[in-house]
Amino acid sequence: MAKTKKESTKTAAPTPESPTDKLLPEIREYFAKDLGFDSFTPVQRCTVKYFLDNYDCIVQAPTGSGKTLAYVLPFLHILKTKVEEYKEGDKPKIAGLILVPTRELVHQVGTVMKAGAARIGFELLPLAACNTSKRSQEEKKFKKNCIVISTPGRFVNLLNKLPELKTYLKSLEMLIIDEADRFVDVDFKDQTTKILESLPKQRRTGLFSATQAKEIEDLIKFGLRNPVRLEVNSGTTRVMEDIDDDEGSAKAANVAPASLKNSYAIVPAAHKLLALVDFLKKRKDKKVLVFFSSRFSVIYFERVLKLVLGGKRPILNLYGKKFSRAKVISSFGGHNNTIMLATDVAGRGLDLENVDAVVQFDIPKHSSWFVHRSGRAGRNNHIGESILLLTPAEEAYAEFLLTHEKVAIERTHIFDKVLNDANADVLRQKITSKASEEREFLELGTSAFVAMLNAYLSHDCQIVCRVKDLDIGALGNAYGLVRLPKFAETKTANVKAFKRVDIETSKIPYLDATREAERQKKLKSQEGTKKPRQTSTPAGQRRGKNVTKTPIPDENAGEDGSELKKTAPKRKKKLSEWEELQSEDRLLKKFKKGKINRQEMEAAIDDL
Ligand SMILES: Nc1ncnc2c1ncn2[C@@H]1O[C@H](COP(=O)(O)OP(=O)(O)OP(=O)(O)O)[C@@H](O)[C@H]1O
Repeated sequence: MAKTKKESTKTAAPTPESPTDKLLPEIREYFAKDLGFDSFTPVQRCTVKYFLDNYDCIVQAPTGSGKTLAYVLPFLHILKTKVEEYKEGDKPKIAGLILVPTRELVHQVGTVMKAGAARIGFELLPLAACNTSKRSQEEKKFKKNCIVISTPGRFVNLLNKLPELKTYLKSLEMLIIDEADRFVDVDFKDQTTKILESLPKQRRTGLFSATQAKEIEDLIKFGLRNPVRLEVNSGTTRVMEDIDDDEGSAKAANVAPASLKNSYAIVPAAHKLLALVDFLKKRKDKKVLVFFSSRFSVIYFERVLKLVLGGKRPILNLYGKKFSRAKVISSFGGHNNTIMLATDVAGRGLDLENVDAVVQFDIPKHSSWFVHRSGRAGRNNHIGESILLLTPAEEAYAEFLLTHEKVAIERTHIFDKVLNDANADVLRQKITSKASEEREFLELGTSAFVAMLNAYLSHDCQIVCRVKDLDIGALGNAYGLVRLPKFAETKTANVKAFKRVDIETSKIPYLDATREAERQKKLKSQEGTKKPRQTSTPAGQRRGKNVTKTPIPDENAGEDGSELKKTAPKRKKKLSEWEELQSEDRLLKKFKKGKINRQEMEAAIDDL
């Protein structure tokens, strides 16, 4: 392809005067004294140089390589040089805007920046919580010299509520979009476009991520001036001033940090849980993060693992209410052997303390998320490992990752000699016995299984991983199901291996006496009118339904802190996580049927 602009590819070499020497004393003090760091990471040196030389930067660097400070340092430096301009006039002015995809990241970036913003005399405004406050209250937050950190949803709500925000944005000097490739996904695209349209063209912009997406070009079109693409991997830095160069960007691989060992294992479907349990037991002193494709799975497997591993080792779930997630994240740091179960809410950007290992129990919805999930381990030179569990039907996924994401992962054989049918069956029986005694547990298992299949139908590599190829019967055994839920796919699917437990499921009680009494009352009222249901399928996930039509809560619903309108009735009693999840499921159905809008759904979910 013809080059229209200069392109250079360089290997970073130490220069006599490091670019970071140019940082203002306040910024250097913040770095050394407030944060306690004594040397800059390669991506930090590189971005400081190019931002200070007045470039707009599109930066790709591995997970955990220090990208947050790679934008925070030049961001604060540049704003400090303009601080006098912000003192003029009496109207609020937003000097810098940082957009991140989740509330957890708003909080995380806000924590990192706090001392730095104070040193340069700027007001830091992390817009994290969902917001129902009045216009006047919102307005008061803005000062003459403020830096805003927000999710796109929250910021768009603010733009709608406060039209004068556009005036405040007129003096915007710096825009950073962190996890930039996430912003071109359908669920963020419209919000991102709306925000970009409200910003002045004369500004410095930085787009940061560990992975790149072709569609990121759409973001680049929005007013990047003098842009440069920086790809910083262990030891090398590629600098491309020709950002339109397809060949250049195609060459870039999503390189994992050198401290991270990335692998996949092929395990028979019926042994999948056994493999996870074996992995966890052999790392009894390690901090492990396990990813599932749905929140139902997170809650179910938390209970399963507590049952199987015993009570001593802390097992946390990161499904919980948005407000309590920060607590879960901080308690994950507390013990060295904690296991945390999570969905993709924890997949991007979260700087969890010293994660030793990541297990991907289910493949991610988007293959580009693989790098972000596995990158929660092996951060900042901490040795880590990441393993993806694939069944034989999914073996081609590793090849798919290489072709589509340029991620090379090696096959590991750690489970080859340790897993067997007999042990898998012992595990299955332990779980089915529990499910045979406790209705809530039984229903959770079914819901987790249905949610997993639903997620499977919507992931982005249907070419190689299809539901029809899954050994659904064997997977049902791995989940410890008493009954296999019926849905369209099971008519043609391979379910022969499933071991049905000989028990009348309608007789399995809820342990909660009130709930059980309600169920019994309902059963009584149905007597004579219709046969009691034998199913273990909970409300909202009735038998015989096509699994594709079974709604599961959107894993990202409300993650971005969009404004919420309070419409739900006041909560009468404290709901269990499971009841909350069921209520969310019902609200999502209403939303899908158009009975409530997204904001009403999110408000009601927050009210649960
Ligand atoms: N100069 C430095 N010296 C030592 N540690 C650093 C330095 N810069 C950042 N870190 C630490 O490295 C860790 C990872 O940093 P950060 O979260 O910015 O990574 P990242 O590249 O943004 O990762 P991701 O792509 O997953 O979002 C953090 O714990 C941070 O405190």
